[in-house]
Amino acid sequence: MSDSVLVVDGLTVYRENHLAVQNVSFAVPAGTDAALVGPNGAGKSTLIQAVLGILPRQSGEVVVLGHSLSPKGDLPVAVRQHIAYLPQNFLFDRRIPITVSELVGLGWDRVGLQLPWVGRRARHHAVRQALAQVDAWHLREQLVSGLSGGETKRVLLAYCLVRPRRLLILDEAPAGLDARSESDFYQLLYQLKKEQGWAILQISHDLDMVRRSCDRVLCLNRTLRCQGVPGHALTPENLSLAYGSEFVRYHHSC
Ligand SMILES: Nc1ncnc2c1ncn2[C@@H]1O[C@H](COP(=O)(O)OP(=O)(O)OP(=O)(O)O)[C@@H](O)[C@H]1O
Repeated sequence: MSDSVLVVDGLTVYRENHLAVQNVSFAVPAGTDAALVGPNGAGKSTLIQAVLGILPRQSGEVVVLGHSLSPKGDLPVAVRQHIAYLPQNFLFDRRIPITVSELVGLGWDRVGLQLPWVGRRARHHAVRQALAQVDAWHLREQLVSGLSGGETKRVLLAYCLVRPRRLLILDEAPAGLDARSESDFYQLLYQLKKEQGWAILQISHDLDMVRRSCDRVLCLNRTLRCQGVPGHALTPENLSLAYGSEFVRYHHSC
């Protein structure tokens, strides 16, 4: 697909000796989002970490903006800077005295040598805008160590938004957000893809949300059990292939 931001072809990944992801292929075009669904342990986090080059892959190809991920998981810096990733858990040494605006500012900085006084105003503006987008500007002077779980999520999302990106990868991003923040969060994702053409790949356990708002769904249980538009892909037969027949019986009786 020529307009695809991300193309994954025949991806196979082992966790130690365990085959976690087997021969998975899909593409995410610009201006669309794809939800990765499947039961616990299905290989969803493994898949996205291999796509990001954090975990090594056994075989298969990952192409981002036309550039292949090297066998060691490297991409050209200019391509890497177009990717934002929000992990499931943010492991952070809480003794580090860094404020919210300092953390978000790190997302704006370019990799490599730079003069500290160049672009200060643009940096400040970008940080302010990103924090305002996630309703967290009031937290700017607070230490990251003192934030609640939901506030931390919003600040990390600002870190992803602080510069224009082409690909956003989210691992259960709304977990920990309250109902209003979650709704704002999905509204923001919608704007990023529709107005700025971002491609979004997100792991989700919320099948109702996926049905309502995602362009495509990838149903994983080690291999891809189905993929397509949610209305076609999330049939009881396909869900039972991914989750087992008990799940479907329960889901339909609710
Ligand atoms: N660090 C690890 N070392 C070895 N095996 C692992 C490791 N992390 C995960 N696994 C195994 O890899 C498989 C896939 O795990 P993964 O975390 O990718 O699943 P998931 O679909 O993201 O699950 P969940 O929905 O629970 O987050 C599981 O069998 C899991 O036990």
